[in-house]
Amino acid sequence: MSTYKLTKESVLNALGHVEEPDLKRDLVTLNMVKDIELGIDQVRFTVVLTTPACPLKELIRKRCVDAIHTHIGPDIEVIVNLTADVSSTRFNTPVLPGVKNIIAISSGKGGVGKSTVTANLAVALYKSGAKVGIIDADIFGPSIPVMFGAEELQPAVGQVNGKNMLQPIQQFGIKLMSIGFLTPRDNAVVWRGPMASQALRQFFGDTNWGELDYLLIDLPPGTSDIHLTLVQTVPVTGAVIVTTPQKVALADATKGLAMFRQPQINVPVLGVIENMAYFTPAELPDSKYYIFGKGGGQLLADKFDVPVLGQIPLVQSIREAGDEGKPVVTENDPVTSGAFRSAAEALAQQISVRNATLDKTRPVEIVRQ
Ligand SMILES: Nc1ncnc2c1ncn2[C@@H]1O[C@H](COP(=O)(O)OP(=O)(O)OP(=O)(O)O)[C@@H](O)[C@H]1O
Repeated sequence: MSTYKLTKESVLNALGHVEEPDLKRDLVTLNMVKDIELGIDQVRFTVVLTTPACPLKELIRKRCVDAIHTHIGPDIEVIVNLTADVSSTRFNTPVLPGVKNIIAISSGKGGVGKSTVTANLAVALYKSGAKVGIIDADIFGPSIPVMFGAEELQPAVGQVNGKNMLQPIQQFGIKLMSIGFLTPRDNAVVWRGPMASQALRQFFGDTNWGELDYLLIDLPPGTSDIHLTLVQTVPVTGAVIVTTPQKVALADATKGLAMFRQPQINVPVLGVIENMAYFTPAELPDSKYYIFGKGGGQLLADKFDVPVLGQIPLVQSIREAGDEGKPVVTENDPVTSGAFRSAAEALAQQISVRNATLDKTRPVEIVRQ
């Protein structure tokens, strides 16, 4: 015979004791508990997370079960259904109306693997259940078409509300747009700065992105007009800095990160991803050789008080996969996919925290002196 009282109120009361570990408030206050159904000695409910890539899913599920057992009764069968509705605090602009979060992926210098990281983060987020797109804003050296095996593809043009719009290319579940899809291959297109900025604006305004949880922007290395065009055209949720561990790379990454922090730009920096953090040979998957030095990404992160979102090993298969046009995360190798998946989860987590704690993002107004 049960002695507890199993009602919707007692369930909500119990779940009011479960804190969302990142957002530091309880699930009921955060309005994350839905569809409570009661049976005999059984309760079933849905917890709506702020991202499907939440790394704390299982912890939250366990805390829900424990709370019901502690506050109502130890013998109740608890069935927790976890779903996600990705959070957004975007200022409503006519550009990209269906895109919840716009994430700038930036690096201080070229060749640190920014495009590789962007491509693999995107696929990892998609595999978690999110709707994801990439804009290749590296107008002067686009590499996204190669990395997604899409060099031969060209975007279709379709009518949306009477306006001609480019249809993004879709590969491995990711919507893509790049200047590489629009200019002839092997043709050296020489762009003036304003032309490049105009091309980027078209990727935002004249492309039919539809609904996306995360739109990743693969920026050119360093700081440029393209960065300014980005922050002026759309409200950027946050920026990620990709660096390698060497001192020379870190010096440039510091400048790149500081740019987002400038008062007139003021884009939240979500964290640092250290690429090529260590070398792992294929035949020794448990070995780590810190050939570019150790802890550089952490130093940068500490300096700006932001988290390290991930450390990606230098692995031959990552380069091969990029060249073959199939991001390595599409394979299920534990070393490479695991590193990108945990970086993607940490990024999604930081976006959720940012959306819960900081003001809405607006496009930046930069006054030229
Ligand atoms: N972790 C890694 N392990 C092995 N190879 C990698 C790794 N990350 C990137 N690479 C390789 O390094 C090269 C440069 O990477 P990528 O094009 O992503 O850099 P980038 O920073 O976007 O460069 P840029 O912006 O200058 O075009 C590519 O050949 C890529 O496959």
